Amino acid sequence: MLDDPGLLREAALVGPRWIEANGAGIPVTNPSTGAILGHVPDLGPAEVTEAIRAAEVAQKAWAARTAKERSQILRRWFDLMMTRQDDLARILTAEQGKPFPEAKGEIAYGASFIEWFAEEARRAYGEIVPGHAPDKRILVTKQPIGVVAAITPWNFPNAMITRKAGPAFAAGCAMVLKPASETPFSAIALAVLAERAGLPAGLFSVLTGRSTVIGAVLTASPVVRKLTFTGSTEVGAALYAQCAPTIKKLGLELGGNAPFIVFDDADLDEAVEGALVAKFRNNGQTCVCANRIYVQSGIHDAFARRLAARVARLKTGDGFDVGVTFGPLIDAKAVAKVQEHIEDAKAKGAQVLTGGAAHELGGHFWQPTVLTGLTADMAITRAETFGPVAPIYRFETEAEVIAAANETEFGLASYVYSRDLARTLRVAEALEAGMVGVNTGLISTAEAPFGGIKASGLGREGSRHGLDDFMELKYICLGGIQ
Ligand SMILES: NC(=O)c1ccc[n+]([C@@H]2O[C@H](COP(=O)([O-])OP(=O)(O)OC[C@H]3O[C@@H](n4cnc5c(N)ncnc54)[C@H](O)[C@@H]3O)[C@@H](O)[C@H]2O)c1
Ligand SMILES: O=C[C@H](O)CS(=O)(=O)O
Repeated sequence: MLDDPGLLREAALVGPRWIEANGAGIPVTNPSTGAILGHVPDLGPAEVTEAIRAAEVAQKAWAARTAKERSQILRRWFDLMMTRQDDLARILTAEQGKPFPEAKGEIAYGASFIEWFAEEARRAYGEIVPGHAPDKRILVTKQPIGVVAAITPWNFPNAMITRKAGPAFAAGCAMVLKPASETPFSAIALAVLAERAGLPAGLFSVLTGRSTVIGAVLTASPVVRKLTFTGSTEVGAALYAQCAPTIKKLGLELGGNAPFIVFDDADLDEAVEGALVAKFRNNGQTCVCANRIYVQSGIHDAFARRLAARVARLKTGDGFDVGVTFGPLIDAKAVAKVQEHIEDAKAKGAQVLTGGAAHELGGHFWQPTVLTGLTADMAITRAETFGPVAPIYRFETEAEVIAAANETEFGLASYVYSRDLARTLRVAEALEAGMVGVNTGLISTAEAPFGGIKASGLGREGSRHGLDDFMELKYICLGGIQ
């Protein structure tokens, strides 16, 4: 099924060496069919330690190369990813389920981080600061943090890795990666291409196995100077604590509960299309999904009808089937959470405009759902659904909706639709979130700083700021200059 079969390896990369699964280890299944795609090794603490040691050695030589040399290798990696975009997307759809066109989009998005940081690699500028004494000069330089551990989620099995690997390698760091057990083959394919691009042996390891076993060694190692984690807030908090004894630098991209606010003066068609992408991209399995849709009274009924009608026309099915918009959810646990949120909302008075039940395809498929009559006491209001359910809340005033939108522990993404410039700026400034989409439901791009506040995490990925998160400032004071 692949043009380049060498990209699908049932193996893990431990420093410079590949360890084959040989038909044993952890099975990887297709969430659409339940079929076993292959196996990856179940590595233990010894292999994790071996990978960290290899990274420590390789990182020093990598940091000693010029920024231009690092940039050129990253650019070759980008070119190889785009040349093999279809194969990488086929692997991604098979193990994560998203429709093939959407998977191709993720590959281009993921590759854009490698492209962007291939360019940023050559712009880690330092400073010379006016001295505090006649005989002193102040230099401020930037140096790579060193060995970085990365732990990534299943929902974007390519882009969540490259959004970390791009800046890490551009800065001169090494990376020991543990991808999600559900989607390891996308990570392994990235490592195959990285080798072909000329990334030095040992600089990039991809470890597969039990997350707690691998995570325990990565977080405890004093050689690992940064942990960059993308996943749930619950796990992120646990890893934060595990890193405390070795005072690691942390990058945490965690959970969300994004409000999507539509005022009466919004363009109705644009707001419906924006809600469609902000809510239903990746079948609702993104951290920046619109988890609560607040619509002002004057436009509420028209908006709800149009969104429900739009959603009802879209196709659910296997990601490889033509015309499919919604693939499967990742697993049975995800289906159960979606069902629990819908049943709780209905029990507390919500109405189903479309969907609301398991899809006739069975398995991990769910009918895309639109609900109205939502209230603050419902489970769906407080927790991230991570599925194809659009809950619509009615509101009257700007002050009321800002208070409701901010009534959450999370602060990742948020969205506001209005044609009143003053209002959009007032609301954007008042929302407690790291990112605000104004009259758009799609905000993620390599050029912009991605990240959240409160329980949604620490740090930023992408943009020129993303490189600094993998570097340390060093202050050099030159004295005795008479
Ligand atoms: N902020 C972002 O950029 C972003 C992006 C994608 C997903 N997410 C969040 O991730 C969650 C969904 O992804 P998920 O289900 O993979 O999250 P998860 O937290 O269950 O798992 C994330 C990663 O952590 C690993 N892991 C789990 N427990 C661990 C432990 N005790 N020690 C070490 N590693 C451990 C998993 O194997 C996986 O690789 C959602 O909450 C979503 O909002 C956030
Ligand atoms: O799930 C969260 C990812 O960050 C998705 S994206 O970056 O918005 O595509």
